[in-house]
Amino acid sequence: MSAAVPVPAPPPVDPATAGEMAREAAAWCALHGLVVGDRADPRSATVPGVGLVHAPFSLLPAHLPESIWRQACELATIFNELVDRVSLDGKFLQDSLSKTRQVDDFTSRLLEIHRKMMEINKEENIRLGLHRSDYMLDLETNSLLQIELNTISTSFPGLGSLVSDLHRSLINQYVHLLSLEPKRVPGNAASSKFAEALARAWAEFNVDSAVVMMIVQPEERNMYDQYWLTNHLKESYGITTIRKTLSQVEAEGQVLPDGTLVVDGKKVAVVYYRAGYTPNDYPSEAEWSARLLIEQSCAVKCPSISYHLVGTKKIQQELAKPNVLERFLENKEEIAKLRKCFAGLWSLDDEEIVKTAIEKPELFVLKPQREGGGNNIYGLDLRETLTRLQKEGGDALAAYILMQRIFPKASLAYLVRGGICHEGLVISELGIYGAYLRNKDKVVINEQSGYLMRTKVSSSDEGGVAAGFAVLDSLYLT
Ligand SMILES: N[C@H](CCC(=O)N[C@@H](CS)C(=O)NCCC(=O)O)C(=O)O
Ligand SMILES: [Mg+2]
Repeated sequence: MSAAVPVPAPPPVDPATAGEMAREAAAWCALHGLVVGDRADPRSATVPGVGLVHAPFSLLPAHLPESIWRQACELATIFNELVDRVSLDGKFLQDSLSKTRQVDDFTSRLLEIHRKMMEINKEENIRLGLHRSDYMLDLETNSLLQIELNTISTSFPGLGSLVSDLHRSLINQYVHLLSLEPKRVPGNAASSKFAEALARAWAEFNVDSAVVMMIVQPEERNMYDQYWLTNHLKESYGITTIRKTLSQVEAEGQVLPDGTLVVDGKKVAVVYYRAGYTPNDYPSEAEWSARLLIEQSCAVKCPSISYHLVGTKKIQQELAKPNVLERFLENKEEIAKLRKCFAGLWSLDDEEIVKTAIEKPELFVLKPQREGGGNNIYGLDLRETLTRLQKEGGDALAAYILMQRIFPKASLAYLVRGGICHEGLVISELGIYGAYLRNKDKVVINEQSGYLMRTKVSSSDEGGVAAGFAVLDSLYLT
């Protein structure tokens, strides 16, 4: 029996005032680079500075209890360390993904690169992780539950931190209308902290003429989120970033006998992936050979193939099994803190849970090993897919994991997209960024590096901003 759903309080301003605030806020976005490429302009994903529109945003910050905020922040350094420990256990990664490998070609290709690195005993002395752990606050149990841990191409460190500034500015400007305190919007330094971690990794590589290479998609409407990091690297550290697609790396790259990666004539210190996380990024063998070339080099990979695999949903589900965390972490309190935020996670070998999910599909999410939004399966689709996979039998089930569906509290909010302010019933997802940099046994950085709040209409299953379902939000601590 679910708790009586509380009637959401109306937003603190009337629609007319909200419209006026939205115009001020959209102007603020244009002035501060809180922008994305506009789908309406055919050049917006390929030509910088052309076809921009303000990033979709929530007019006022989402409320979150301060205790939940502190709990989420505290988990960041523990998850950072966990990723690094698990990444070193190649056998655990290969074994855990061995059945998925049989039925999921993309995961199989990643594992093949990982296996080749194990075969040559490839060691990554300098390891850089720029992660985001996503959570929802479950209404029924009032507990913070992890949706997933992203270890590759975590979006919005650049734009997300700007939304906190936007909201603080609006609260100040409309203080007479809103009884809100600007200081309750937590500072958000994701942009500068991620840039600092990239810069520190570059410094550990210790070749002054080397560059940071950002792996990007041929078309990218989220390029300004990426350029914020490029800008910090240049302005604050004098480090040059080059933008290359995987196919350009294949055409222009080589690994010297000493392991140095050279692309377009430039030595590469750090490879920062903002592509390569989805099968769509590997339309031909050229992209796969580029990924392998990069992995074989001594450049710092963010993420390495191992870090990438640790972030798969199958590994998330394996780590949630009893006694598995104990293989990687010693501190009992830290293990307990991680377990406390684990939602229900099952492989489809578990016939009981598959049966329950077919009976009550609304209580579950069916997840393939995919990133980038728009891949998860809900409701009647979930029932049909499970029933079909069961009939097919064999290992087809191993391509998926089942997860408990989390129901956060819905509230009324104003969302602004394309200059238009809409009122909607929304739910939010809190992402906490974590940066981890290690050089052999020296942990150079292990920190919580800001946050991302994404808010979407509660009727929408999927929650991606880039995928067009959610808006960028920030936090108001209550
Ligand atoms: N084009 C790429 C997009 C990269 C991407 O989709 N990243 C995933 C994690 S893998 C992610 O963070 N998704 C949540 C952000 C959202 O809501 O859209 C980029 O930004 O460089
Ligand atoms: Mg993800």
